[in-house]
Amino acid sequence: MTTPGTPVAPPSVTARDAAAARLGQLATPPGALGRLGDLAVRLAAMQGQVPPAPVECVRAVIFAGDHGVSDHGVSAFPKAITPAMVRTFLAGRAGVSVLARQHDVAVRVLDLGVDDDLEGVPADVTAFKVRRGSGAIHLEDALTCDEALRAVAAGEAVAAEEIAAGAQLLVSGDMGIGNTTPAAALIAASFGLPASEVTGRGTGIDESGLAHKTAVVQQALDRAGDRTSDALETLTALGSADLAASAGFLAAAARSGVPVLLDGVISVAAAVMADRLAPGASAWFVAGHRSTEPAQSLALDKLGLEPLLDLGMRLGEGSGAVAAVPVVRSAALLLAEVALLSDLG
Ligand SMILES: Cc1cc2ncn([C@H]3O[C@H](COP(=O)(O)O)[C@@H](O)[C@H]3O)c2cc1C
Ligand SMILES: O=C(O)c1cccnc1
Repeated sequence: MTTPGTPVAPPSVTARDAAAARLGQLATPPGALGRLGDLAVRLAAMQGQVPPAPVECVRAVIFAGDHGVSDHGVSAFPKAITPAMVRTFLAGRAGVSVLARQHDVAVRVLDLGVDDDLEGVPADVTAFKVRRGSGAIHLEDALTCDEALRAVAAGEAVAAEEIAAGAQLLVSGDMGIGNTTPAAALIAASFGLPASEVTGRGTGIDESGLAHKTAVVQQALDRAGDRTSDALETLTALGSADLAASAGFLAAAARSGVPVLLDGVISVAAAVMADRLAPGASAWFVAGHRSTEPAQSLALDKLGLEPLLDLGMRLGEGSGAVAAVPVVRSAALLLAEVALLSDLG
């Protein structure tokens, strides 16, 4: 594993400036492409080339895992849904599968910590498994230190594989009943926020469920105490195998100079942890959409990222990010293909 804390090289300033200059010369009124123009400039900076190349190869990885807190009344659904959904991704029938087919995005699902042996699924799906279910974070650590390191390293290895397969843009997705609880806790711990500001309804818990979930998140934060000043300790105490792997995946993508499209609260919690493991990583992240989870919006603000879409989605799986893929592709093509004012004669 790369030493935590090693800073990430930023996208190219030269390409960014040249892309901004080209945007200003397009045969459009100044600023008429709005945030598509800003996105195109960021893409060019990340690719280090002007005009930017078309974003053809997009690859999503869904990190699946269970969470001990799911036995403690924090979700509207039972944890048996997690392995069932892993099989649904493999069958190409989940929400993200439909969007990914539509937008030509490759989807890979990996079991990092599902509390099930997933008998009969292809061996490569479970190849990176760290454990069956992560600890209930309000009562115990999610992981041992060794498991946290192994999970982060797994995510880094997966990013390297996806990049070797030609990914020009990566997406991190999630599957795991209860995972909005550790995601909220990681965001709260990273920004010093109370549970009351970060806790959301996840799959759709009612008012009393929300009050209980908020108390669970606060208990987890209190239990972790000042260990949260260290990124790996934070993942060990409050994360999970799947969240730690996602963080490693995102940090490695940034270190390799490959942009990532973020999804909802779980993907964004992993992005926050990636930026702590690899300071500056967030310069390589684009926010795909705004989820209804309060922690996601809070964290995007702190990372300085404005979501491309705001459709009221709260599915996870990488679905909001995959829905935003056409917007990213459009931005790159516009900056590459629109005539210049000087061509108009
Ligand atoms: C059928 C089904 C499919 C899903 N796909 C993603 N999630 C999402 O909801 C869960 C998180 O919400 P909470 O923390 O409230 O449990 C995760 O599994 C997440 O991936 C799903 C949830 C369900 C029920
Ligand atoms: O923000 C998300 O991605 C999300 C919200 C609720 C449940 N699962 C995921």
